Amino acid sequence: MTIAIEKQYESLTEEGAVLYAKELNFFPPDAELECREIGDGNLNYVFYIKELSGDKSLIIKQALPYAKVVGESWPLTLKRAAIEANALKKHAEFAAGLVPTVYAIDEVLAITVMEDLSHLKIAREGLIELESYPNLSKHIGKYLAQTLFHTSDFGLHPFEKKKLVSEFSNPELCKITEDLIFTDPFFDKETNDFEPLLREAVKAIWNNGTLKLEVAKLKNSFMTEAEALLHGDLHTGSIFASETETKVIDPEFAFYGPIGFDVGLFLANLIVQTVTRENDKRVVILNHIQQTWEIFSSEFSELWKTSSHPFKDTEGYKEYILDKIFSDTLGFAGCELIRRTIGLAHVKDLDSIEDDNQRINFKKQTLQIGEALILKRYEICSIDEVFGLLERFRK
Ligand SMILES: Nc1ncnc2c1ncn2[C@@H]1O[C@H](COP(=O)(O)OP(=O)(O)O)[C@@H](O)[C@H]1O
Ligand SMILES: CSC[C@H]1O[C@H](OP(=O)(O)O)[C@H](O)[C@@H]1O
Repeated sequence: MTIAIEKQYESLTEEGAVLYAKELNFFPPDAELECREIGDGNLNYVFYIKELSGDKSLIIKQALPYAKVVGESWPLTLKRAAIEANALKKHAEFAAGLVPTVYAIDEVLAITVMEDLSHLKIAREGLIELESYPNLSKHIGKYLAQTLFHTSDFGLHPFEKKKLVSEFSNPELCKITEDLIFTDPFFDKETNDFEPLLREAVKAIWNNGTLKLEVAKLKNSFMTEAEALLHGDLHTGSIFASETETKVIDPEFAFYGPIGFDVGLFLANLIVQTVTRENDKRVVILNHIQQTWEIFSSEFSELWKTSSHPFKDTEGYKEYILDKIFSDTLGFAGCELIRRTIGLAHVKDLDSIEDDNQRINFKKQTLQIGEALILKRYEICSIDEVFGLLERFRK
């Protein structure tokens, strides 16, 4: 009689991660390995593994059956690990060099083994330290255009696209976004987290029916418009960068949603930097905002020429689509700004400012800018007009 022993999920320790790495045949068989758990995100373990006498290294990322930031009281599907790994692979087909290489996927242990990017820095950290990333917006504009066009109905046969829509169904992670970005910050919910000095500003948001109606419309777009395979959480903490390289990590929130969501989240996180920086250090960020949209829209327009979509040459259709993406982008950016200021998951750019007056002033600005972007998203027609809006709220 043979007894089949099924492999079962267990969370790795650093020792376990080393044993796992040895099985991969990635390192020489006799290599001594060092391992550190370096995860600083809200959800997962990330193990860095390197040979002691040699240069080879890799990353083992493991999903936990709950959200790390809250604990076991917030259970969360392990399937997100495979979604993330498969999204990295799918996006690599169109944006090669802008995402880490996936070496292996283990669905039972919810593990992704991938390229180590430790020679780069998380863009949020670097931007806070005023480091210069001259290629950041060029690369992200390209990443956005390539991944979003090629997974949309403009880049795919409808059968192929709908197959991907079902493969990347990600309801639990979408629910987090639906709650934390589109719902909780606009109501008196216990997940919210804000400083007492912001209470009046926050109450004004909760009582603003016009704003809530527009947020409800944006939430509806997020939940119903399966336009392209999104990264789903494209903030500057999900981007590794150097002067020459850019790599997008962490697409565990990937799903089919509205294109403007990815563009909007990235721009919102740059807008936070325009708020916290002094005048002479802001220009570079404004240029990144301009360049992201310019590269995204021009590369998307170039790709449009290759489309087999029956209405591709119908006058005004491409412009209609790009205008829709632009207004969606502004609205989603507004929601991201508000949730990063008063919701559950904050950003270091704002929270690390020690001076109380300055920090509160900046947070009031991100709330005002967020609200204006949501309400005026159909009136604003260019990035220059976005800059006008940023100036209006600058104190
Ligand atoms: N491929 C990688 N190479 C090097 N470090 C990485 C890599 N992926 C993640 N990390 C490190 O782990 C941290 C958390 O990773 P992330 O994917 O954002 O996790 P989470 O899903 O928990 O947010 C990153 O901020 C980074 O420091
Ligand atoms: C409880 S999840 C909160 C927040 O965390 C995610 O970000 P990350 O995985 O990059 O830390 C995502 O933005 C969620 O909204």
